[in-house]
Amino acid sequence: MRIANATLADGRVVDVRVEDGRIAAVGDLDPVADEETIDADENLLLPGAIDVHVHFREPGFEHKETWETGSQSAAAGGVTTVADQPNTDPTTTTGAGFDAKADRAANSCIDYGINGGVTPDWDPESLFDRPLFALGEVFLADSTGDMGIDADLFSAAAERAGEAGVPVTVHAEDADLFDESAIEGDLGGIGRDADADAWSAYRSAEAEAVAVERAVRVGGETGAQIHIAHTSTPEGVDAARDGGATCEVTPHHLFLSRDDLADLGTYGRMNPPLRSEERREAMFERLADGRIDVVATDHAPHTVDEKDQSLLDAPSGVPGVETMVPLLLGAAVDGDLSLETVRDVVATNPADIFDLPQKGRIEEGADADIALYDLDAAREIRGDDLHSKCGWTPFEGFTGVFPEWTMLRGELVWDGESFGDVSGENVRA
Ligand SMILES: NC(=O)N[C@@H](CC(=O)O)C(=O)O
Ligand SMILES: [Zn+2]
Ligand SMILES: [Zn+2]
Repeated sequence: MRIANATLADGRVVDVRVEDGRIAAVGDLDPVADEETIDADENLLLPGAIDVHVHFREPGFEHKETWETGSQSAAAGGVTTVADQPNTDPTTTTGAGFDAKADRAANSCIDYGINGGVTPDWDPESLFDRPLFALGEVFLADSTGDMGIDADLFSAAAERAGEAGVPVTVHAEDADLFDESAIEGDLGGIGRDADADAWSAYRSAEAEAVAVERAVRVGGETGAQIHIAHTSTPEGVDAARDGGATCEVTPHHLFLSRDDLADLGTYGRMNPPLRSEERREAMFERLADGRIDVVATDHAPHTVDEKDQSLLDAPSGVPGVETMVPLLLGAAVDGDLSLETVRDVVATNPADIFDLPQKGRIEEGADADIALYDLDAAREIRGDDLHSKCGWTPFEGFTGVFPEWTMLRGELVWDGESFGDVSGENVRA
């Protein structure tokens, strides 16, 4: 197959030949006999995005998401590889837990990695025997699933991962610095009427910076490769960089702030929480100038019924895997980001950090994981149009550029209207 007249993120207009699931050539390519040609019409061709932080909820919470619905949502958003987090039921903290998830992940229509988690009753022996994508997210404070661990266990786990050469991804918040007084008293009504700003005051910005500092210190002591998950503050990003760690930022911390919580209520409750508009702008600045390595979604679907509770009863987390690339491209169209930055933070950098040399690039020899975007076709994001089982988005009404189609290893997994019969594979297996 030849994809003709595709514009790459760097502005070059090229032809791309796909053979046996791989990119066979990039350049000015003459058609060969009987070759199928797709005319890209000078639209933007990006490497399939690698979302290193999703919660596809299966096994255990299939009412929120499954590997089938989560992976379809990803494909419809230009994502062709995901890494799934361990707070499922059973947790992915033992070899058996890993195997139970691997069984379900076989239903994924895109490629995937499976992370191993850490709890006091984990079984590192059997867990490290499995092909882990990373150890993580290691919860330094409780979040959905209550998997927070203490400092000693974190150090021991990092040591173990360092020996195994497995990267460690860290949920960096320090519960000792949470402000309990912020969630006492009147917290408003249910769902959108809840006072979710109290959640942001409770899980303070300082709690993140201190936890990031501890995580990078432990990385230095143990030799483990540390990657900070969902960094929500400029202080957290700077501390990660200064300490030699990589970091990721979510779309919600780039496009939403505490100012949005009056509308979102519990639909804007997540960990770490939304921050001030000033901090959001500082995050966007770090994204635009290359100080943020990765954008990853922390896709954490919960149902509308679950969110329609009081602030303290509603679970933390928002969906995002389908809207990540669309939102970033929307920002690029507005002139706020370069297309090369978008490509780097969603594809090339995660491939480099997590050692996926076959992914994240449009180059000869790479997997033909690619998506085509018409930058003139930005449209309104609507929860009803998305494919996650949860059926809502915190980005309702925002503008995004969705893929015309998405290909996994040379096969159309999303043609803009429907999903192909494509099977994802474990990228570490
Ligand atoms: N981010 C969240 O608020 N929730 C995540 C867990 C997590 O990533 O901390 C979830 O699994 O729901
Ligand atoms: Zn987390
Ligand atoms: Zn998470």
